[in-house]
Amino acid sequence: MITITNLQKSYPRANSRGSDVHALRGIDLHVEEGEIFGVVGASGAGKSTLIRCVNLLERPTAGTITVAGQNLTQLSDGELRTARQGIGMIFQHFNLLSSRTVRENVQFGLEIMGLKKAEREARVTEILELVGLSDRASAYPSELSGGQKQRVGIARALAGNPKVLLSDEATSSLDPQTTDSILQLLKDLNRKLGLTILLITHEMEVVKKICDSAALIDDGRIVENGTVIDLLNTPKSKISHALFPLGESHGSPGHTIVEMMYAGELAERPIVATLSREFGIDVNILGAAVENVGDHRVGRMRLELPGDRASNEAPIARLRDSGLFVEVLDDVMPDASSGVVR
Ligand SMILES: Nc1ncnc2c1ncn2[C@@H]1O[C@H](COP(=O)(O)OP(=O)(O)OP(=O)(O)O)[C@@H](O)[C@H]1O
Repeated sequence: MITITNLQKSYPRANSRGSDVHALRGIDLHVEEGEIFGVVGASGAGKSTLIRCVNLLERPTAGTITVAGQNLTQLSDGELRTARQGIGMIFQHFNLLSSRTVRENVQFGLEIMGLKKAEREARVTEILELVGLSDRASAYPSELSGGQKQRVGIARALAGNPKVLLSDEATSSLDPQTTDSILQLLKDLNRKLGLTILLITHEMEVVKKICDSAALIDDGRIVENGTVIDLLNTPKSKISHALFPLGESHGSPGHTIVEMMYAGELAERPIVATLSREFGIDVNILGAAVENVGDHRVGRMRLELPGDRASNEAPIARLRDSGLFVEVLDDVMPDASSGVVR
């Protein structure tokens, strides 16, 4: 649904001295139709620039953006305006018109699209129902809670029936409970409407709760990218570590440290007890976490096995044979969450 190729964006320095700021240094990204794709990264990594380039709110310096088969970078201004009707966007601070009611805010874009009054009325009624705001149609933004304001933002973004929704830190100014309800709404809309969602966030909870795929951006480059389940099955993935912070725990000399990820029914099995019994070894658990990620129950565990790596080949093979993704660590990675989120 979205293909980004070699996307580059540079800004001139404010004082016009020194080299340009290279916010994006050649981004390649592919978002499948119907998926929720999250881009995470530390402050200043280039997230906002990236999402603003997708609908060309920000003109890329180089590269192409294709949405629903259309290369946006080659369109005339008029063609781009039409193409943007297929791409909704929601914002951290909602960007509602304070002098218009909820209904009028949602209707605004439909007026610009040239829909007749009766069609607009019908569409707004339908979309307010979809986001759970039918009873607040006549309220003004100042009379709404943060979560309700974001529901209006979502309704406005979806009024024109877009295929794609871009979300720029949409839950970052909401409390945890309200965040959950907005994430649930986005997931429902994704399922009900087949809506493709590309979001940027600094909250790993967002990735954990609703994303099918994720990418990590660092200094204008994508450094990790994949489905969330594949990333979780890559023990050295920074995203995986940030989703499952096990903390720093160093093993003792003469021991082997292994880290493993497991999903589904494997999460329920007594892995450590079985290993100890079968091989007659004392297995030390250095860290463990079991969580729900999207629709999956997944776990991550760091174990210390007595003896060097060569003497642990058999237990490690046994873990792998039982379907676990196992990585033998040279040294324990520091908790990577600080490199992922601000
Ligand atoms: N309009 C601009 N003019 C000059 N430099 C800019 C502009 N917008 C962004 N930058 C620079 O580009 C880089 C990437 O910024 P961007 O806002 O995309 O990062 P971010 O990951 O969204 O950060 P945050 O999470 O703090 O919002 C930063 O170095 C930033 O200072």
